[in-house]
Amino acid sequence: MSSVLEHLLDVEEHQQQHVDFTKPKFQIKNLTKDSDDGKIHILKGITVDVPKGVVVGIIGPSGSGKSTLLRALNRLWEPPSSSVFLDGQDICHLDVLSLRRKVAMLFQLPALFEGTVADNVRYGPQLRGVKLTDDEVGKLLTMADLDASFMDKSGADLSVGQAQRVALARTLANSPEVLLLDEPTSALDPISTENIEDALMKLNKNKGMTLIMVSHSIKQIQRMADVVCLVVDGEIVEVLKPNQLSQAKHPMARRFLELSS
Ligand SMILES: Nc1ncnc2c1ncn2[C@@H]1O[C@H](COP(=O)(O)OP(=O)(O)OP(=O)(O)O)[C@@H](O)[C@H]1O
Repeated sequence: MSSVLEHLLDVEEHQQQHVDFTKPKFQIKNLTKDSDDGKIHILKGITVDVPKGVVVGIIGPSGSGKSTLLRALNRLWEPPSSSVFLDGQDICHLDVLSLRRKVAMLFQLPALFEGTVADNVRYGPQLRGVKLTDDEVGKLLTMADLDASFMDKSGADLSVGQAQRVALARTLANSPEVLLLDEPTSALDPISTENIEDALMKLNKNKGMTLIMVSHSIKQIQRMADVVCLVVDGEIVEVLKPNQLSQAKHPMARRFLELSS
């Protein structure tokens, strides 16, 4: 099934928010994956265009292929060639490290490196021979909704919510254009969840960052997403506006939504 997102978006509203309808940020064409033993069809021909600057929510039952789909977009899983295009270029032909700087991933649990918060934030640029100043580190922490005074704290002394915001600041230090979010708040309390959601929405609204987010929280998807892809058994079975989820037609999607809300 080919999934078109544009018709669900309010063009006027989104043009003011950096959404570019003229060319997709990502084009996914017939993305297919079998398990290593060939017994399970994990992804069955996922086809969708993602405009620049939108927030796409991905929801669906456990094991339906959501994480696999996300991981294909920055080659944490290597997709077949000619199935994922970033700004019109086949991602299989891009340098993998520069791809991952442009298309960064935030995971469920933050894994900080040993050292201070500043060490963590400086890590990516340092690999490219760039040393961030304290001022720059502070600005990145602020963008991740964390006070700049956290800079000198040891990563080991932080709460999970604070560590997740440091992980976000570390990711932002590479100036990504797209953030892939794999249940980024599922390990966090409601206040930390709100902090991360606020930071992500500011990045989307103010900087036009494209967000593609897997979440098991329907409420979170409704707070954040412009458009929602329902994934069932390796396929996008429906795309809906967040306020239309109750109108899903696919029986498994309906059952999932009923049990989740
Ligand atoms: N390398 C692999 N080899 C075999 N099976 C795999 C592999 N990777 C994933 N799978 C299987 O593919 C299916 C989809 O996995 P995936 O993690 O993408 O699902 P998900 O929708 O993200 O699930 P959850 O919501 O539980 O995180 C699962 O049945 C998983 O066990």
